[in-house]
Amino acid sequence: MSVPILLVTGFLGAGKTSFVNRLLQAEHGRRIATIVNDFGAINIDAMLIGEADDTVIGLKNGCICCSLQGDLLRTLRQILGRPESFDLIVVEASGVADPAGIVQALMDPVIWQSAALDTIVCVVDAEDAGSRRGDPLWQAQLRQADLVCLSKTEALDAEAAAAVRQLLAAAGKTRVFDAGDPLLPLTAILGQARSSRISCSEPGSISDDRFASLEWDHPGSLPLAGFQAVIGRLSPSLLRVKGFLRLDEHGDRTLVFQMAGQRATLAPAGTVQAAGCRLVLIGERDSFDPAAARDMLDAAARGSLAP
Ligand SMILES: Nc1nc2c(ncn2[C@@H]2O[C@H](COP(=O)(O)OP(=O)(O)OP(=O)(O)O)[C@@H](O)[C@H]2O)c(=O)[nH]1
Repeated sequence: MSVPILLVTGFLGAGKTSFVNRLLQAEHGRRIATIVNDFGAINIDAMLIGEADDTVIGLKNGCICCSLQGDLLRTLRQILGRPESFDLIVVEASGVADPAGIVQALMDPVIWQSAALDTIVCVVDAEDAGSRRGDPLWQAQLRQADLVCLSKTEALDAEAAAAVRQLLAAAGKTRVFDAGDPLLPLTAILGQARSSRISCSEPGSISDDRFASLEWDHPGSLPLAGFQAVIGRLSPSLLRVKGFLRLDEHGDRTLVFQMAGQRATLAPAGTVQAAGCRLVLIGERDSFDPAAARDMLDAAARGSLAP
């Protein structure tokens, strides 16, 4: 019998990993294998999800919609070749992925017999939807979705929430659920594919060349004020920052730093222990300069960031 694949897509920082984590932790009695793609060279999402499940495989340093299509198929073959059987395979795309390229890869006739794409969920950041609506990648991700999962709805008033739903409806998306809905059963998510899936198998038209990323590894800690100063200076050119931090002020505790849209958070890393700092910073290639960002972070770590 063929194992269903649930593909989770959505823009950088939309809330895909949070959605997948909730899915893995819910009581549905299914054995789930998860493939997580991070655009950067550090598989932070797999580490964050790895806390919850030991059947998580990370694909990093590229995008499964284009440069890593072959790795995606190889990983699926590995999962299907394991002695234990799975009831579901969840594939979390990177935030820069055009789902059309992933659908095309999954149409591989041999894989399809054993693991067939079931449903595509696009996670949409409700706070960000209005400003992101003209973005061709955001539109491509939405277009391919069978279901939309709205994240970050809790701070929206009724009028703003209605405006987001209207925007989605105008894009033909009426099957919309709230990411935080604790009652949403997996059975309501699966089996939602449009009958026209086959027509979506054209190659993806959006390339990840548009984005540049920096992977910053630092063996020690750095001062909070220096780190805040760097993030503050770079923030106009950044779309996403995530990773593990050690701060001088927090001794040997590992912290998770997340920046998506206008929000930045710093929280304890749970069971993940990083020896130093491991950060991924992503921005548009024409405005984000990874080399300059690296110099600034190095200077902050040395305590010599220019004022
Ligand atoms: N307030 C709020 N924050 C959320 C929600 N969903 C996700 N976040 C936060 O948004 C940030 C990004 O969430 P992720 O789940 O890592 O987003 P992602 O789409 O996997 O990110 P990339 O894989 O880097 O593209 C994190 O700080 C999350 O805690 C939500 O529903 N409400």
